[in-house]
Amino acid sequence: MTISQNGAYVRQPLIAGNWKMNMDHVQGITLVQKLAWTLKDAGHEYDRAEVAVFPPFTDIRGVQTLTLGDKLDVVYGAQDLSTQDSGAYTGEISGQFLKKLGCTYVLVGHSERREYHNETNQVIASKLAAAYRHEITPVLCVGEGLEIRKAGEHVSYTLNQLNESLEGVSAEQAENLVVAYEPVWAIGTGEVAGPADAQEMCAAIRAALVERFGEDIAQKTRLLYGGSVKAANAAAIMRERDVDGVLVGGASLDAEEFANIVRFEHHLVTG
Ligand SMILES: O=C[C@H](O)COP(=O)(O)O
Repeated sequence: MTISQNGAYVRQPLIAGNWKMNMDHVQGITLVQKLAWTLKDAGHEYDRAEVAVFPPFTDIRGVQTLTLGDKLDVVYGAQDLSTQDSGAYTGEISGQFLKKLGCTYVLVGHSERREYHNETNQVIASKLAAAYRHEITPVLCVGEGLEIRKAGEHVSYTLNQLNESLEGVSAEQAENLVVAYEPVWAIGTGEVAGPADAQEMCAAIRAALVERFGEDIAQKTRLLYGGSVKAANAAAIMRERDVDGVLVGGASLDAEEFANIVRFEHHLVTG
């Protein structure tokens, strides 16, 4: 949601938890329940920061039932989707099914999909098209590996990933887009990119979006940082001008830790 005040764009922060291949459907319901209770006890106002979780496919129905039944403000999404809508595609999950399960978002092009499933920018472009066909907001993941970073080619590499993945996405579709910058060398390593690194890349991504879709859409698009985000480092990263949220892996599996990341503003003050 973007509120334009006196011509300035105010982007609602998005704090997203990617559970990856963790939490069965019972554990998943428990985690969401504990997260919601922790945030309620802390008086969290969801318009200050949107909260999304990305459970494994097997958990989504349970999360839907819980969030609807208890009227929780936590939204959710899937970690991937098929390029196809239906048919003889064993093991694939259609965006149509995810929409029916109430998914607000879907991760597309996560580095672990790119690496372990050989997803090219072209495949990811097709997955973006599938997300838009089913009116699910894609969270497009981009980011460089360590060798590219060491060579100082991280900006050009990441922007190439972005532009090739966005091939075929219209300006109208891009009204519903989130981009997550996740340097591969910071994922799961405990080595978080510094706030300046996150800002450098998010500013470059925003400039590329201006070029592709125009100023208005680019300024409305939320840009996330992902890679070893913890409660201890989230506030400094969120303080950066072009960083509008975080995509959290390991730390999202602990309700207290993730709730502290959601409430980064309070650490901003005390940080
Ligand atoms: O999707 C989340 C990113 O891969 C970051 O994971 P991490 O927080 O465990 O480093």
